[in-house]
Amino acid sequence: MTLRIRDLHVSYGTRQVLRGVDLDVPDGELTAVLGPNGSGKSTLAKVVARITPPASGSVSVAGRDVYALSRREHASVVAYVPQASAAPFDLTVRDMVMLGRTPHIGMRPRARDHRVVDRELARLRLGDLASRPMAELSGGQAQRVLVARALAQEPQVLVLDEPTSALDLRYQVETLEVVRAVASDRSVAVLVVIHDLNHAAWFCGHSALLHQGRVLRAGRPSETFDAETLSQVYGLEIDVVHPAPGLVEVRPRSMSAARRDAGGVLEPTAV
Ligand SMILES: Nc1ncnc2c1ncn2[C@@H]1O[C@H](COP(=O)(O)OP(=O)(O)OP(=O)(O)O)[C@@H](O)[C@H]1O
Repeated sequence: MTLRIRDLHVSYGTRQVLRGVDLDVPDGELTAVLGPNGSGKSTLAKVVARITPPASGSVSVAGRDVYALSRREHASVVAYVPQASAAPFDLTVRDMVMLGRTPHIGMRPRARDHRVVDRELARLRLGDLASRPMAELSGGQAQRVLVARALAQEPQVLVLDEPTSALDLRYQVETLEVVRAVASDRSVAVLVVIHDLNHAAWFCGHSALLHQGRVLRAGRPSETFDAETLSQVYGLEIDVVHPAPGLVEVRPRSMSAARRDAGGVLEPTAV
């Protein structure tokens, strides 16, 4: 178990946001952090990334307390992709991805650092943009650069806060597939904050549903997603269906009704 979170409490002033979160994030696959707006998902990600220190509790990677690591050690162990970030806009895409190598670089980048950067640029389909300034990128392109930078860091733990929120459907799928492949190939523990429950079910081997500052349900999405719990937590009638063994699909009930009425086929609507 690479990343272990125990009895985590976090407050902003007098507002308690996390009240005893326990979570194991296994390596080799993705663990989705789920929950409605304001439930503390980003806060949890920021605690692991050492941006928001907890009031109490522990976060450890392979048995080592992340808050006891030096800044450089932490950066070589944990990579973090924030929900939104102000990039240093005078950098090119390539320079930005090279920043991920910082914890590994001595005086200057070596041949291996350049190879890693090339590999991640290619993996995120950013090769053609490599010499473009960050300032010229679209929101989705910039988001893929941040993922590439985090992968170039070659961490043991990858923390992604809504990494596909600005991506079109193709890049959402491709990016999550890339992250899943890296997790599996390099035994990385991945904690991913994600809103799309179906993407969580599809790409993530594990999930944790945050509610009232705690993990209400944790486990395989196909085993832990249930209509009653999700409906209560999200405040919306939700159906959970199992199209095949091991698969799960989540639909807001109004959408399920629309699909039933349309015989399961969505027809184009004339305007
Ligand atoms: N820096 C801060 N100062 C004060 N309160 C904060 C701060 N950051 C977050 N909060 C509050 O903590 C709670 C949890 O916020 P957080 O961003 O962790 O939720 P979230 O689940 O990631 O939400 P979303 O799905 O909207 O991104 C919210 O009530 C939010 O207003």
